[in-house]
Amino acid sequence: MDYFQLTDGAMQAEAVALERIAAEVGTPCYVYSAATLRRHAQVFQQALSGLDNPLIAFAVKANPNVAVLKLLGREGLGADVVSVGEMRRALAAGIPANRIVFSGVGKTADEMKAALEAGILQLNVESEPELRHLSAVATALGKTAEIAIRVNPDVDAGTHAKISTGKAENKFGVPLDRIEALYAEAAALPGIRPVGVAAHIGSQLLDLAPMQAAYEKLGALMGRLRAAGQSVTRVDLGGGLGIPYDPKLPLPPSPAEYGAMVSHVTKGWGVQLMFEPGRLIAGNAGVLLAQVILVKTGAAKSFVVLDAAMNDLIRPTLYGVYHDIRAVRPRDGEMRATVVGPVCETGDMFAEDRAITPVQEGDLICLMTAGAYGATMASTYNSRPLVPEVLVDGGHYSVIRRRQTLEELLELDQVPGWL
Ligand SMILES: Cc1ncc(COP(=O)(O)O)c(C=O)c1O
Ligand SMILES: N[C@@H](CCCC[NH3+])C(=O)O
Repeated sequence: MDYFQLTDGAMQAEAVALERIAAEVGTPCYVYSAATLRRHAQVFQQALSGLDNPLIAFAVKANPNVAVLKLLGREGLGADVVSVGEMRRALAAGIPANRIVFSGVGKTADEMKAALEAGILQLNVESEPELRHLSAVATALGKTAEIAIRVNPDVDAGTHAKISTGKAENKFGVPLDRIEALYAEAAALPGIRPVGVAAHIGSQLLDLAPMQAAYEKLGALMGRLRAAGQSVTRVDLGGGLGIPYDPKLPLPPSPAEYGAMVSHVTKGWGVQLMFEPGRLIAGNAGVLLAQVILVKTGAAKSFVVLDAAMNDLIRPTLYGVYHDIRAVRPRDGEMRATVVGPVCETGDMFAEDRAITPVQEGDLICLMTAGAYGATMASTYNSRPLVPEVLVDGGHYSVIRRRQTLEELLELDQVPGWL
């Protein structure tokens, strides 16, 4: 899992590319590396190559840009979607419907209908009422929905509380002790064919043990379902494998270690395994390129004010997490700085009192590991237009999402006549 390289020898070329992009596209902008996206997809495929026909469905929420999805679809990946918007993006990118799985705790009837009409592979059902709604929608359409039931295995993934999804108190999935009854109900309902079970216990997991514990629970459950006469042909193991954000910290488990654990735990299951990695594929394939507007000396601290802000990359303030900050052309030495954006919130902060290489007005910097949950979580807070996304491929770059104009931003407001 390489970083999007910025400092090694070959990187001089990439620095030039980033300078050119800044000059021609403007900052802030997201920049993705096509080569890194491809390499991450291939590394994960390689890690699972011992399995029988696994389906790797990229978690579209991590990076829904259609060009990125197209690239990953060409690498053979499917898509894990959680809204009709994400499904439409995956289909627009040419990902075949039979490689798309629809997850989420609150699918609307319209979304179920769209998924069934598109003929996607599977819907992951997360509750009893959802199963009954889906049966009604499918029956009205004269279709049969292939479903997996998402299990809440009550395992602590040991990750940030806001992105932990597999504990009993989380909203996701169905408690383990209710799955057998629900599976039997599904098998008897019109318009529904249960094909398996699913679990996803959280994101940015840095330890394989909780995943292994969840998978072992799924294995035992599968045995009980089969003993009760049910057919189980697919098991969806979700995503969640963590990636390096801070180069000073130990590396997370590698895809190869993850693959070895999965092979060990699922030996003899006799099912098609599905995976939903998001961050692992896209996170370190992208940076947020920004420019230093000014360096300001406060009473207690020095502030580096960027043209990027929390509305462009919300992860640092939302989760209090670390993103590495690197100058495109690093200067010698070190400065301590609090790196902030121009938004009117004290929480609009990318790093607090951090040692970075010295920067001056006009310098270009990269907020690293921004390819996943970056652009996709952006907002227009403070009426800041959404920033562009750029894909570098070989010696070329393409703008794969143009900058939103102020006119477009304002156009959304409908001013009623009475004003
Ligand atoms: C159901 C589901 N699948 C896959 C993912 C992708 O997770 P990650 O990006 O951590 O691989 C998520 C997000 O946590 C999710 O909720
Ligand atoms: N948005 C989160 C990840 C959520 C994963 C979705 N279940 C992040 O930036 O880390």
